[in-house]
Amino acid sequence: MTEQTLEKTQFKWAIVGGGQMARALVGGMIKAGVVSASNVILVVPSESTRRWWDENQPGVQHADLEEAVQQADIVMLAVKPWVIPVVMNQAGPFWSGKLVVSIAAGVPLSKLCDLAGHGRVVRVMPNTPCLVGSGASAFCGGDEATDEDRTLVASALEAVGIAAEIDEVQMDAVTGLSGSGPAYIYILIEALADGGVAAGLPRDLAMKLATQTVIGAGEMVQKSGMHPGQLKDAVASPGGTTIAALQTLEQNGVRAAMIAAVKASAARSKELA
Ligand SMILES: NC(=O)C1=CN([C@@H]2O[C@H](COP(=O)(O)OP(=O)(O)OC[C@H]3O[C@@H](n4cnc5c(N)ncnc54)[C@H](OP(=O)(O)O)[C@@H]3O)[C@@H](O)[C@H]2O)C=CC1
Ligand SMILES: O=C(O)[C@@H]1CCC=N1
Repeated sequence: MTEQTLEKTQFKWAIVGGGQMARALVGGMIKAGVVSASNVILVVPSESTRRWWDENQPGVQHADLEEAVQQADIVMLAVKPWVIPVVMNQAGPFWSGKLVVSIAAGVPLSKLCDLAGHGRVVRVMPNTPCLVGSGASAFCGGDEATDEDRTLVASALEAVGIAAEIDEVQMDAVTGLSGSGPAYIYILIEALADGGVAAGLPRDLAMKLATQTVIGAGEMVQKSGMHPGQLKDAVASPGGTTIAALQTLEQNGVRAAMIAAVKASAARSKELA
């Protein structure tokens, strides 16, 4: 572990909300050594969620909101977008001096800064593969977020995947693509496996092949530097099986469906603002 990482592990992070995304992001950060479980102070209302954290991330602390915000250096808001004003108003006097990191979809920096009473805020759109170190995140900083704050958030996100600093106007599009995107790919994997079963494969083998095919294709795009269209052409032999399948996909509007899905999620993100 580098000296810089060691320093980072000394920050106290309050995590407000302990649901799916907090489990993935904070779980990934703990696994990567960006933060130690004992420096995580969790704020969640339900006993069942507290128990989940104790069982899966032993060592995390629990506190009520005001106490957690006061003790923390960095406060990550991982509640639903409409709960953001509730918690930020509730801890009203304690935001001063804290780096606030929000992962809520649709909630703009202007609103977050307004609620915090300062501009030392970073808005992040992560995704759940952060849990396994393969996240795709984007972030943008408020007007009082320092270079050090941005670097700290970027390196926390980079420890669990890739991270890009963007202009806030791009945040809805990022939400539509990589924020919501894992769900599109999960139904694709499920559907591929269903296809395999329909064609006669046992379910577990079909699922294994479908999953590895998606991972392998993604890695090919990432590592070959080739355009996906070129890689697609290399699979489709003239008069062969793949081109027959591709024709069916085009007839069923798969490309249009994917584009529409990303746009629908981005539009919903804009609406949440
Ligand atoms: N899920 C995803 O893939 C992604 C989600 N996000 C964003 O992350 C945020 C959280 O989403 P997600 O994790 O999916 O949602 P979940 O519903 O899984 O988690 C929400 C959490 O908020 C907690 N909570 C509710 N009210 C309060 C409160 N007043 N004080 C403290 N905690 C509270 C809940 O507690 P309890 O468990 O006790 O009920 C729960 O742990 C959202 O803003 C979403 O837009 C961003 C990117 C991807
Ligand atoms: O569905 C949602 O609203 C959240 C934001 C991006 C992914 N999940």
